[in-house]
Formats: sequence, structure tokens, C-alpha cells
Amino acid sequence: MPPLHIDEGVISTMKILIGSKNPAKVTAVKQAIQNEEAEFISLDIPSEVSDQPFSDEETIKGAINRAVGALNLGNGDIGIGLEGGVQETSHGLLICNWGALATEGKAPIIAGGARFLLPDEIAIRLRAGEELGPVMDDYAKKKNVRKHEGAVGIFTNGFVNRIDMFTHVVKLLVGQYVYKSNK
Ligand SMILES: O=P(O)(O)OP(=O)(O)OP(=O)(O)OC[C@H]1O[C@@H](n2cnc3c(O)ncnc32)[C@H](O)[C@@H]1O
Ligand SMILES: [Mg+2]
Repeated sequence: MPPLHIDEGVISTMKILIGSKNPAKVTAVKQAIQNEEAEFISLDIPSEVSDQPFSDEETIKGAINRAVGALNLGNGDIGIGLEGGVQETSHGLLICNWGALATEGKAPIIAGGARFLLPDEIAIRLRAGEELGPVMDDYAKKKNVRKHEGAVGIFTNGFVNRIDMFTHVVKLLVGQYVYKSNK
């Protein structure tokens, strides 16, 4: 995937607030924007939804709460929130990933990322109330999968990791933001 170069001046001088300190999310934002003049600040913003969001709706809400919360707390230009969740379907339990971009006075922009079926042994544990983060560590016999390759990295044999996945989401967000700003 070619890097997203934003030369319009809209992004380059901006203060971009990231609503999480998870290094996979923070790296994804920096990697997607790839602008050395932009200032990035990561803040621990609560999603204000369940620790394990259980629908697209709830996951989107978490992403928006983090984006808006970061914007309000950090006194910057753009807030970005990224949230992982799951969605029940007739095929089984899908992992879902959502992002939101908030700016002052405008409705947040949202974009979705990768979705794929979780194996039954994982889905059963989540339905029983466990959180994906610790379940993945247990399953993969690793520590902090959520901060590194993520479930997506484990189940794609490393072909797509959590940073790649969220980088794509942030490109979808920023691309829409630039499109709307130039209209
Ligand atoms: O520090 P924060 O920003 O909260 O990052 P997080 O890794 O906890 O990510 P989310 O809150 O967005 O995800 C909700 C839950 O799902 C877990 N999760 C989501 N995606 C995951 C992934 O790819 N691999 C492992 N766990 C994941 C995560 O650990 C939480 O339990
Ligand atoms: Mg979390």
C-alpha cells in the first residue's frame, strides 16, 4: 500500500490527538499520516462502552467517544479513536474494528476495518463474558497480543497485523477528512 501523502497543508501543521496509549493504535495513526510536521499526542481516553464491545454499534460508539474525548482533553485540531469489538452473525462471531475522527463543530467521521470469523473456542469464551485481549494471550501463549500483532496477526499467520489493520482504518478516516475539507 503506498503511503498517504497529504500535502494540502491541512494535516501537516495539525495537532493530532489519539484516544489511546496502545502502541499498536498510536503507531497506526503515525504510520497512516506520515507527516513529520504534524504533532501527535496519545491520551488514555475511556471508550465509555463495555471493555469488550459486543456489536458494531457499540464499537463505533467507543471509537467516537475516544475521538471526541481526546479532542476535548487535548486541545488540538483532530481527535482519532480506534476501537476493537465483536459482532454476532449467522456465520458466527466476527471480530470488528472501527475508527472515528472528530473535529470541532462537525459530526465525527467513521470508518470500519477488518472483519473475520473468530474460531469457536474463542467465540465461546467471549460469549461467556471474557475479554478478547486476555483470551488471545492465553490462546497464543504470548503476552500483550493486543499491543503487538493482535488477533488479526495471529489468525492471518502474521500476514496482516493490528498496526497494518488500524493504519488502513486511519487512512480511510483521514482520506474522508481531506476530501470533505477540499470540497
Ligand atoms: O488500550 P486500548 O486502547 O483500550 O486498546 P485495547 O487493545 O484494549 O483495544 P480495544 O479496547 O479497542 O478492544 C476491545 C477489547 O478487545 C480486545 N481486542 C481487540 N482487538 C484485539 C486484537 O486484535 N487482539 C487482541 N485483543 C484485541 C482488547 O484487548 C479489549 O479486550
Ligand atoms: Mg481496551
